[in-house]
Parts: sequence; C-alpha cells; structure tokens
Amino acid sequence: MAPKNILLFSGKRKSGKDYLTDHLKNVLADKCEIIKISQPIKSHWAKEKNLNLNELLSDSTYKEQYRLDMIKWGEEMRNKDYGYFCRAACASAADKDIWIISDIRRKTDIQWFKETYGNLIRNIRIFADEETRKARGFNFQVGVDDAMSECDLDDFHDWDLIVNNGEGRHSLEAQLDSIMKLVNL
Ligand SMILES: Nc1ncnc2c1ncn2[C@@H]1O[C@H](COP(=O)(O)OP(=O)(O)OP(=O)(O)O)[C@@H](O)[C@H]1O
Repeated sequence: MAPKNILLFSGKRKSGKDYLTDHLKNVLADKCEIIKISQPIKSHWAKEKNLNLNELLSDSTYKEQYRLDMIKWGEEMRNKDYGYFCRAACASAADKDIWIISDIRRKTDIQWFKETYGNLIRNIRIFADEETRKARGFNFQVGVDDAMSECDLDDFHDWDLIVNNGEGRHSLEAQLDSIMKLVNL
C-alpha cells in the first residue's frame, strides 16, 4: 500500500540530512520508515562481489575501494532507467504512513517520485552554510563535490520547504515542527 506522504530530503554533504531525518524518525516513530535510494546499489554490489554489506555501508576501506566502480555501475543503470534505484528502494520498503527518503540527489530522482506518487511527495531542502559544513568535517573533494551527484539540485527551486541547518538555524524542535507541517497524518 502506498504511504500517506513521502518526504524527499536533499542537501549538500554535511548539511545534516542524517541528523534531521534521524530526529524526525524519533518524532514519527513507528509511523515512518527511513529509505535510502543508495541502498539498492550497495546491496547489489555487495552480492555481486560477495562482500559484507554492513562493512560496505559503513565508512570502511571497502567503501573507498569500490566507490568508483559503484558510481560507474550506478550511472550506467540510471542512464538506462532513471527510476531503477528509486523503484528498488521503494519495493523493499515497509508498509508505513510516512516514508522518509534521506538521500535525494538528482532532478530525475524527484521526477520519478513525482510521476509515481504525485501529490504525496514533499520536497525538502536542507541548507547549511559552508563554514558550518566545514566545522562538521566537510572538505571539498574534486570529483565528488563538483560531480552531478552533489550539484544536480543546486539549480532546482521547487522546494516545499527549505530548512536552514547552518548559522542562524532555529532550534531542532522548530526545525522538526516546520517539517511536520507538511505531513498529513
Ligand atoms: N543542527 C545540528 N546540531 C548539531 N550537530 C549537527 C546538526 N546538524 C548536523 N550535525 C552534525 O553534523 C555532522 C554531519 O551531519 P549529517 O551526517 O547529518 O550530514 P549529511 O548531510 O547526512 O552528510 P553526508 O551527505 O556527508 O552524509 C554529524 O556529526 C551531525 O551530528
């Protein structure tokens, strides 16, 4: 069964996507499920290479070792079918009222959700200034931070909500309240 709302979260590295979506999960508890569309790429790759999925998902040397190959394979699959990973992630998602997609990166990700779920979706951009992101460990990496996966949504403007999670941000409670206003429970 389709959920009541699907919250699509995007934001630059260290803007706080995991931080805010994890706290949102505490609020919504068993009404929600966090879904990562990068997960099907990783499980496929782990199976293919006979690797331990948990290690591949964590910041271990595996991730670095296979990052480029994984990115290349992901691009090939997406070029053939832009909804491939979105569809795979949703197919294995639990039957919950709210789905929280925490790693939206491309216009075509948003396009697929829009085409598939129409007005159930809410588009949320997490924003943090570069100083704050740097203080959280962000370091510009050529080939990563100038790549399509980081930049494709820079010129997207059709957000239902932009949450400031940098300098001058509101309290966590206020940030979560603004997100909860978008939810129909
Ligand atoms: N509002 C906040 N207050 C305190 N710490 C924060 C806040 N937002 C994020 N952080 C911290 O900053 C770090 C980076 O945040 P997080 O991992 O959520 O970013 P991200 O956008 O998911 O990054 P990436 O894309 O690199 O995975 C984490 O250690 C997180 O706990």
